[in-house]
Amino acid sequence: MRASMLATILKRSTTSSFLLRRSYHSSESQPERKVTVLGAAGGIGQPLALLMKLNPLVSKLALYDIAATPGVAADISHINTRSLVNGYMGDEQLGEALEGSDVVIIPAGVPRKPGMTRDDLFNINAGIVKGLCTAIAKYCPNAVINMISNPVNSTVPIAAEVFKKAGTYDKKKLFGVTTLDVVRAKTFYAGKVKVNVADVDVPVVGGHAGITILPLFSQATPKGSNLSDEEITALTKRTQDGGTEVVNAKAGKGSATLSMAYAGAVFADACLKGLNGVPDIVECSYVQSTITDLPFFASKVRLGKNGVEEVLGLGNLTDFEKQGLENLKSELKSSIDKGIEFANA
Ligand SMILES: NC(=O)c1ccc[n+]([C@@H]2O[C@H](COP(=O)([O-])OP(=O)(O)OC[C@H]3O[C@@H](n4cnc5c(N)ncnc54)[C@H](O)[C@@H]3O)[C@@H](O)[C@H]2O)c1
Ligand SMILES: O=C(O)C[C@H](O)C(=O)O
Repeated sequence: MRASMLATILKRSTTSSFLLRRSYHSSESQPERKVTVLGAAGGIGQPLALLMKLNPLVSKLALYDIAATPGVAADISHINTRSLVNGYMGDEQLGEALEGSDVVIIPAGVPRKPGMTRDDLFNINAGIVKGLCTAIAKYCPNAVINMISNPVNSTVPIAAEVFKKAGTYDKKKLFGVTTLDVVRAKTFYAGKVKVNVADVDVPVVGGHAGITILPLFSQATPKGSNLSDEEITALTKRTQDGGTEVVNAKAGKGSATLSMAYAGAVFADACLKGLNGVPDIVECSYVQSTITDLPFFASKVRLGKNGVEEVLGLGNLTDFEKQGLENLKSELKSSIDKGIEFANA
């Protein structure tokens, strides 16, 4: 696809603003920023690496995987945009991939197949995340972490524990990426109430699995046609089951990759803007939080030069949303506890 055609398609979305700059070859002076993608040869990793290569805020792009990275890096490196691309493969090159990174994006790990829950990925992905975070603590302890690997509800607490043990934990710099839930909620809402999807905002709070995903459609903007209780229930369920919808449609060939790459690129762009001091950058993310009695919780957060600048509250909830919040707490708590226990075993 030609770059001009891609730009035309992406111009329809306000959230892809990083792709809308005058050109991908921006000569505007921007700070040097290194972004590392761990799992860069995978289903998410490859399109995410492409989108990060199109982001003029990135000056160095390090692509790391345990397999096939040289080919992916060589391919992407030919795109005539700002960042210099390097590929790294295998344990011995992980340190170099991470050194000096400002933002580390982690889509490394196995995806679901039909019939599996995200928690069924724990046994494999928990170890992968623990290993990668141990290396992050050593080679780029100040980096902002964007955790994509599932189960996010547990992998973020695992990362926190690894960093605490290493003495490098900064609660402001650890993010579980829940942007895909927001992307889905916006799409489904816009389709239902017949408003321009590019204008839509819908907060999604809680966590990133089943009922722990809680879209707050009462706070969705702009208001379109009135939604009945049944319609809100259906929109909520479709958002909660969005990942499973894709897993089933792919019928054993993995889970969401392209929409996730888009969501991951949007969130990483927001983190970079925050680091660069752009004001009022707000996204939903799963972070260390005190807005409920759970130690990690997804809500709107304001991003700044040090990562999380402010964890924003939940706003007014309807009775339906209050019930959803109560219903998700025990599952989210046990996923958090499972992650903490694993990391400390
Ligand atoms: N947060 C979200 O919203 C969200 C959305 C979609 C998928 N996911 C999760 O993202 C993960 C990746 O999904 P995918 O479809 O890209 O899977 P994939 O199997 O296509 O790719 C994963 C990649 O990770 C690599 N990898 C494995 N162990 C590694 C290690 N130790 N270091 C570096 N790389 C390693 C593999 O070689 C592979 O290239 C899964 O856990 C999936 O559930 C999360
Ligand atoms: O559903 C999955 O397993 C992948 C991801 O978490 C998603 O929401 O698409």
